[in-house]
Order: sequence, then structure tokens, then C-alpha cells
Amino acid sequence: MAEPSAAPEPDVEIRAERAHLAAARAALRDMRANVLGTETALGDIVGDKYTNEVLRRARARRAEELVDLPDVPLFFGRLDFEPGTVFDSDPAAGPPAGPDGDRVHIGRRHVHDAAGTPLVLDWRAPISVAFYRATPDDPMGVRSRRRYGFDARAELTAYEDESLTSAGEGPAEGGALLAAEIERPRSGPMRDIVATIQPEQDDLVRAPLEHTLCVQGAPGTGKTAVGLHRIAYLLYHQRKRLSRSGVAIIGPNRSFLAYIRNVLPALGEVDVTQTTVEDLLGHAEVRATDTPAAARVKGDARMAEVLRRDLWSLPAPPAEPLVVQRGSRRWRLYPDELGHLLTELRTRGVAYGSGRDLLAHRIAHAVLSRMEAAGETCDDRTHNQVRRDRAVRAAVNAAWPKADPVRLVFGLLTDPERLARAAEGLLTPDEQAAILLPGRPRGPKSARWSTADLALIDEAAGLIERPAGFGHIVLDEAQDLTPMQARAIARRAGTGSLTVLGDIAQTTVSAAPADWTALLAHLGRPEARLAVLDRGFRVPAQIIDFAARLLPVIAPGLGAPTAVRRTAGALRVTATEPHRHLDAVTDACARALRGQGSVGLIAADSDLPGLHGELTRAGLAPSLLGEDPDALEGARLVCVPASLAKGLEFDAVVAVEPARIAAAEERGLHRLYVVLTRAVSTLHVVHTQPLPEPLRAG
Ligand SMILES: Nc1ncnc2c1ncn2[C@@H]1O[C@H](COP(=O)(O)OP(=O)(O)OP(=O)(O)O)[C@@H](O)[C@H]1O
Repeated sequence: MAEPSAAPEPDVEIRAERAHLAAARAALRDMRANVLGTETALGDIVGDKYTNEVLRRARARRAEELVDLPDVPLFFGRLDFEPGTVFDSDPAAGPPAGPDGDRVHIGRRHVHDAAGTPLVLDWRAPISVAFYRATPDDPMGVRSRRRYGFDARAELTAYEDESLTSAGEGPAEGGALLAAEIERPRSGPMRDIVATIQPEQDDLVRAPLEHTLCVQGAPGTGKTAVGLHRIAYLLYHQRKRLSRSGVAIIGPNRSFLAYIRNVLPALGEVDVTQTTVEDLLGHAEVRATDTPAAARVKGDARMAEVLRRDLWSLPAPPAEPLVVQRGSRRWRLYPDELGHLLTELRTRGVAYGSGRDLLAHRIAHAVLSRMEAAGETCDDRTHNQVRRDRAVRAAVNAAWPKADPVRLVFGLLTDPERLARAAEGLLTPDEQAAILLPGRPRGPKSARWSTADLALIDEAAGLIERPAGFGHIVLDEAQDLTPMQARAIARRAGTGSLTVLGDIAQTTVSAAPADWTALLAHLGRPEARLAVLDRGFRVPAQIIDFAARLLPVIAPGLGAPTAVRRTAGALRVTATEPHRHLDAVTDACARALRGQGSVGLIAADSDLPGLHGELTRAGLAPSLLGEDPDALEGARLVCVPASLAKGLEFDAVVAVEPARIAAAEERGLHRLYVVLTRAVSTLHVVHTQPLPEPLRAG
């Protein structure tokens, strides 16, 4: 019974399912027409322009959600529950029964007919949980589960049933349709996995919003997929709360964002901020790369205290009294009185920027007390006039200078004495010397800032004014955040929660913390729930075994994933003579292109332009990731700099000269581990230099 059925002449079941699909499509069209129709009616009734605009937008959004995408099937699964489990015989007590009693179809969104009868239930609805989690041991009221197969035009062509009433009858590991989905040739950007989310993934997707979740998972275990589906799930259940504050997914670089950009829209979610840490902080353009020593110090959490000290060294009482002239009278505040006001404000824990406003109020209050003591009548107007008095404003500017985050960091990193004062007892002289800006930049505008500088500027900005937070942030490849970047994200998370995804073995940033406990502390979420994903869906066993030889060196104690499949001929390693090297790489790419799906050629960043030129001359029409914005869609063969490979995958990978990838940076072996775990079907390693030592073993 576990055999997928795909008859040339569709059987009765397939014909019935196709009819249901057609009915669902028609119902969806009607739902959309209704939404669009209501808009016109409302336009006549509601006079208020603002309300009308809000309604119009809400309707446009709803209509967008209800568009029937021709290549995305409306449902992908079916559950037959025990009678009486889902639908009550009394229609008033629950949703009306479907035409087949306790049978529900599960899809990407809810579809109902004109009478309100559900034809497709949203995968995020509570009832759909059973589709992902029911087992013969815990059937959750389900008798049988059906999965569907579709052809490229979204025509329903196959189905596969799994009985949950007797143990051992279902297809192993989810069956042939799941296997087909996992092995499906990859091309272009990432797709959703909503039809085949696995129980351990589903548990994370549906975890409550209130708690921060941290997922450690080996390459290809579905972390990114879980993060994206979790966003869709949370928005479905907490839309009001989250749409006020917003939801963001933060990825490692723009190529990665391009890779994942279609997943949320396919799940009907179009209002999610998709960004990188660099773009999120965005105070200045990044034009410099730090030395490893500078990057390590700049990324360290001690810098937060250095910046805090520097900023808060600015307020100082003036040497002269403040004189406020009102009519013919003058009112004085002496330096020690102003000093008291400053001290009081400093100890209140206010943001630096609000301190300036508060100081003006305090000064006005002190002057008014004096005026009242002298018999003058004062009110709110007097208070505001004194607060805005030119002398008061000048005193505030002198005693509590306006601070600009970029100027502050510039001042600190170009003035060794100022830095020494702020860093005393925190940074060694060598560490201080390492972070001074190289060259002699003339001003903040002409300075060449690095990625690490952005986090320093952001810390300063956060001390001056607290930023608005998102309701939820999904942080992908979080293992690569420095403590200072983690603090920047924590500020953006405000009181909301986070989903932190990553793999310690793939850490390529030297300044990143060595474990999740440390990172979660910098993220301000030490209480986060830590979960582990260890079933690898991307990479075949032979390739994982090969790459995992690096693990004892790069991440001792961390286990390799258990690959869900083993494919014949998945791994090839070709050693060549230097004069044959380019030919061998070209041959490997040409061979990979004879198979199906995408091909990624991955090499050390500095080798890539040469290889790209060679493959172009050989007529293989490669695109170049990082240069060409549509590189992942524009060509079957994509040349990928090792530094941009993180998070991506290709059907076939040609990895060139591992020793050079490993030697290119401090954490080169970690980078190599990332590179070797990008393949869905085949990995071909081509090298002239000896492989790095750990890979030779075994
Ligand atoms: N339940 C699933 N059903 C089908 N495909 C899946 C499933 N889970 C993961 N995959 C596929 O496995 C591949 C790897 O998933 P994903 O990129 O989310 O892994 P990852 O853990 O983020 O990997 P990395 O650490 O390398 O970034 C993707 O093609 C994804 O679609």
C-alpha cells in the first residue's frame, strides 16, 4: 500500500482528487473576487479618508494572499480522522463538516466554498499538526495520511497513503514522495518545504512565540527552512501583535537573501524584513577589512564598556554660572548646582540623548523655583520659555554636548590618548593600538569603515537613543556574530523573542564566541531553549562522512549529521598535475552539467575570477556570485567564492583546491567544511596541492 500510484490513465482516486483540486481552485477564485468586490462597496459607505485607505490596503493585501499561483498546488496532503474527531454533527458547535466527513485536505492556505465549508485547511491551523506529527504509536485521531505528487505544471499525478491504525504499515522515513522531494534536482532559489516538514522540525516551527529558541544543526538539517516556516507560522497565529512591531530574518549576506527570498512569499507572507547584519546596522558604507587582530578586539564585548565610558565622559558642569535674563531680572545657577543636576541624571540610567532634554527641564525647574521663591508667578508657559531660553540651550550644549555615533567612534579610534582613557584597565596597549583606524582619515565622512566598526557605531547609537525593536527576529548563521553584533541584534529585538539558528562547526569569524551559551548571553537571552537538529536532508552520506573528517579539528565534540540517504557515486576526488589543473576543473564542471540541476564551482575567493574566465572561454557560460545579482537564477553553472557559499546548495558541487580555501583565512578549515557540505547529489573535489591533513585520514 505504500507504493506511490501514478497510472498513465488516472485511476478513480486521482480523478476524484483532481476534482477536489479544481473545486478548491474555483472556491479560491470566488473568495478573491469577494474581497475585491467588498472594497468597492466599502468605498461608498466609509467616508473617512484614512480609514478608507487602511481598509483598501488591508484588502489589497488579502487579495494578494488569495492569488492562485499556477505552479503551486493548493493542497499537498490529506488526513482521514476517526469519525467525530474534527467535525461535530451539530454545525453550531464547530466548523461545518466537509463533504467527506472527517476528511481534511491540508495546503498552504485556507480555502472554503460559498457555504463556508472548508475545502483546504491551512498547514498552520492546529488541526494540521497531525499531518506532521501523527505516528502509529500516537495517531492523534488520524486513521490515514495521504501525500500527493504533482508534476511540473502542478497537475496532481500521484498519491501515497499511510495507515496509522496498525504499526509498521506506513512507508519508511516518510515514503517515496518525501524521498523524491529531498532528491529533487535543485535550480534557482530555495523552495518551501511545507509539504514535508519533519516532526523534529515541526516541533521547532510551532514553538511558542514567547520563548527564544536556539537551534544547533549540522549542514543541511533544515535550519534555514525551519526559521522561514516558523516566521509564517508565528505570523498566522499572532498576526496582530507581530504586524505592529514587525518580523525580520537576518542572513549572512545578500547572495543568501537572494537565495531565500521566494520562500516566505510562496507561503503567503510578504511583509517580512529580510536583511543582513551589515544592512541592518547601516550607519555607514563598509569599505575596509580589519586585520584579524583588530576584528577580534572590535568585536569583543569589552568595547561596549569602552564606548560607554567615552560617551559618558562628555557631560561636565560649566566653569561659569548660567545666567537667565527675564525682563529686568537675572537668575543664576552656579556650577556646583548644575553639577548636581548632571550627577542625578547620570545615575538614572537614561539614554544619553534623552539626558539632554531632561537636563533642560531640570534647569528650567531650578530657575522657576528661584523665581517663585522671589514671589513671581510661574506656569507651564514660563517653564517652557525658560527651557528654550538661549542661555539655557547654550548651557545644555556645553554641559551635555550633542553626540553623534559616527563622530564618537571616529574620535575614539583616531585619538590614542582618548582611547587610552576610555580603555584603561579594559584593553591592553597592544589591543588599543590594533583598533586605531589605519592611515590618517581626515573626518568621519572620508573614513573607511569596516563591518566591525558598524557594530561599534551601532553600540554608540544605542547608548544615545534606544532603537525600536522587532516583535520577532530569526537570526540565521548566528554562529558568525561577534559579541558586539549580537548586542546590536539584542537591541533590535527589544522585548521580543528570537529564533537563533546556526552551526558552531561552520563558524568562520574568529571574533565569534565559541559556544551558544556565550552568544545567547550577548543576545541578552541566556534562558533560550537549545535544540539540536541532526538529520541531514541535503548532503548524501558519503559526502558528509568525507567532510566530517574535519570535525574533530574544527569542532571537537560536535557530532556529524545522520544523512537521510546515500547515493551511488556521490563523491569524487581528483588529484591532478599543476599543468592539467584548469582542464581538470573544466572537465569536472562539464561532467556535472551533463547531470540535472544546478552546479556550483566553489574555490578560494582569490582564485575565482581566473576560474570564471577559464570556464567562460570553455563555453560553459557560468555566472559569478557576488557580481551578478541574478547569479543563482541566470545560469546553471555558478562560480561561488568560498566566502559566499554559506547557506547555499547546488545539485552538484565542484570544489577546487581545498588547501587554498583552508589557507586563505584564519578559520580556513571551518570555511572548507562549509564548502564541502553544499552538495545535494555529487561533490567533485579537484586538487593539485595535497589535501589538508584531516581530510587525508580515513
Ligand atoms: N523536511 C524537509 N523536506 C524536504 N526538504 C527538506 C526538509 N528539510 C530540509 N530540506 C531541504 O534540505 C536542504 C537544506 O535545508 P536548509 O538549507 O534549511 O539547511 P541548513 O541546516 O540551514 O543548512 P546549512 O547549515 O548548510 O545552512 C534544503 O534544500 C531544504 O529544502
